[in-house]
Amino acid sequence: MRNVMPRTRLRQAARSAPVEPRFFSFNDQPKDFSMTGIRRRLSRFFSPRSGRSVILPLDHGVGEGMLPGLEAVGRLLGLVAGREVQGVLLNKGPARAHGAALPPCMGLIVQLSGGTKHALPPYGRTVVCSVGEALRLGADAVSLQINVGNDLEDRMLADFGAMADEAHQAGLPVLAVIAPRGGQIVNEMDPSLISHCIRLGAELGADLTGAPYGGDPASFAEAIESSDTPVLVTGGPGRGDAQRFLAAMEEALACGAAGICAGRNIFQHQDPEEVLDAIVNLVHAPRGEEPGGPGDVPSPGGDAAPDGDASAPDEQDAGPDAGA
Ligand SMILES: O=C(CO)COP(=O)(O)O
Ligand SMILES: N[C@@H](CC=O)C(=O)O
Repeated sequence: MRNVMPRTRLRQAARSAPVEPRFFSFNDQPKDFSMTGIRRRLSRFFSPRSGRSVILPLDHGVGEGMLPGLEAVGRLLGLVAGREVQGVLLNKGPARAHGAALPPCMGLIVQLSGGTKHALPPYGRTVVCSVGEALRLGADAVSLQINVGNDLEDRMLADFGAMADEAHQAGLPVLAVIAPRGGQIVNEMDPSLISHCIRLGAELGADLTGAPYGGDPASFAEAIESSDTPVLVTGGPGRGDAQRFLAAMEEALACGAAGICAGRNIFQHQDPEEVLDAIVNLVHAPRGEEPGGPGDVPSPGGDAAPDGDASAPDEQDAGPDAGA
């Protein structure tokens, strides 16, 4: 089944992307032996075949509790076996419980920050895991969530700075997942805010930045082009329409995103395997031979996300409709 993204938008995205799409091979970097550990670990998250990355984040249980679709993290981890997925993102509890059962080649990112949706305000994140514990759990990288545009932003930035420095000292790469979220933010998908998030990841020295795609190819491509840090596009709340989700992901990739780090739109779908297969196909399709559509996924009608948070954007506004 073909996607619903008008081909003209995809062409616009491709035109907005850098002329030379960046291929993320970490062998052509200048020799700096203090970076060897970080480079070796970072390269595990990029397919040598495509130079791109698929990460499955399953770290939503801290914020959301019993999120529909995320009841059995161990079972969901079975999804990555045998698929061209480069990594999973877990909180330390599931990493401890299931890390040993992960395929040996699977990159493990341990989430260092967390906060629940019941807090006042609900967008704060605090450090809940140390770099040392992540290393003991076999982490290949660590991650922190930074929500910008709120009264707790300065603390999240300070936490990121401190933890990133510590992780780098230990040779661990750092994924910054950055989203506009909080009191100062009117529209979490405002393209200029998303561009700022991408820029922020690069400025703060993240090794990977995760950010949502707001549906504006030109600004997304420009921010990616100006970022020294590879950008992974996040998925946002389960939208109940795999077609539109996949079309938006395809557009983000055409803008130069280095891969996809999407959770809810996969594990909340009634057929997570099918959506994950479609994601893998999109991300790892040979350059210049991107699939015409994102694979054969069930029609929107049979597709409702378990939590019903699925306000699909209309065709002209086919970018994700909610934050990471
Ligand atoms: O990176 C992410 C969570 O840590 C992104 O998850 P979603 O795709 O569910 O927004
Ligand atoms: N890392 C995310 C988890 C889910 O979206 C967050 O902290 O919000």
